[in-house]
Amino acid sequence: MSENFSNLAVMPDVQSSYDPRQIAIQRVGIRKVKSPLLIKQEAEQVQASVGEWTLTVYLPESEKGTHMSRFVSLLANYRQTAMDVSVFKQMANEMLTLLNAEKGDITVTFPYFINKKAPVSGVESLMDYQVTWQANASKESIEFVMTVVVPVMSLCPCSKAISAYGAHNQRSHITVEVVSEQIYSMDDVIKLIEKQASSELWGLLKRHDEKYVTEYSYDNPKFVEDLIRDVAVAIKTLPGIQRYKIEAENFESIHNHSAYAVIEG
Ligand SMILES: Nc1nc2c(ncn2[C@@H]2O[C@H](COP(=O)(O)OP(=O)(O)OP(=O)(O)O)[C@@H](O)[C@H]2O)c(=O)[nH]1
Repeated sequence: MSENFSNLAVMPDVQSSYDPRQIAIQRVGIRKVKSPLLIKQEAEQVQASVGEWTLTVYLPESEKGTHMSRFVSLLANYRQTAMDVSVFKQMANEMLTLLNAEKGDITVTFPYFINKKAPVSGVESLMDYQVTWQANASKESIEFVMTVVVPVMSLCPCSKAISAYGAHNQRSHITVEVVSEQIYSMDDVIKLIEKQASSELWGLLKRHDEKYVTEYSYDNPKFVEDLIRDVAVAIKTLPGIQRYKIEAENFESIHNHSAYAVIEG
């Protein structure tokens, strides 16, 4: 590229001009940006993932445009940094400074992997979970919101009660959004949610494990209502929890639609 960046000084900066319409914009920026992400884990381990990012700021009524290129530079600056919640909040703070903004939000959604042991054989495999971190920043404070999507199994109590043998069962997604001053371990929250299901899932199961999972889920039948209430009871035990939203979606195996429930607290 033969671009001479000194020419930038003589280029009109349209974004910085005055806007006569006098309408503020609550959020403007970039979204659906895929960028590598390093996640700091316990015991100083780092997990490599890929994030889908949204970065926005509040734009006052007098300003025509924001500085889109600066969001991308910010992302690039953090590409090699092992992220934890405090680094993520620091990134949100830096965005406000870089964009001269009063307020701004950063959201990143990424696959997070946990190494699990099968229940009988103990064979190890990875399970992936979708995690979202959101920082809602202002000059005074930063709110951190964590969302996890945990796939589990649910087995229908009605089907079990009325059938001579068997019971329909399906994969379910439990989505939990939590807001707290405290920083929760992603692994702990995911495990807490999994324990409420008819059965948790594993990436790899041998025949002994499969028998165990089949019988365990048969002994733990749950309607979508049971599932979501049990998750709510568990989530309420998290220390310092300020707000939560739980969704349970059962991808019914006897219907071509889902059973669905929401609890907010
Ligand atoms: N604000 C804004 N910029 C856009 C949009 N679409 C594309 N851009 C472009 O984003 C590019 C980068 O914008 P800036 O960050 O203001 O670029 P810059 O002026 O070179 O950089 P700074 O001096 O750091 O502000 C420009 O080429 C804009 O035209 C849009 O909808 N809004």
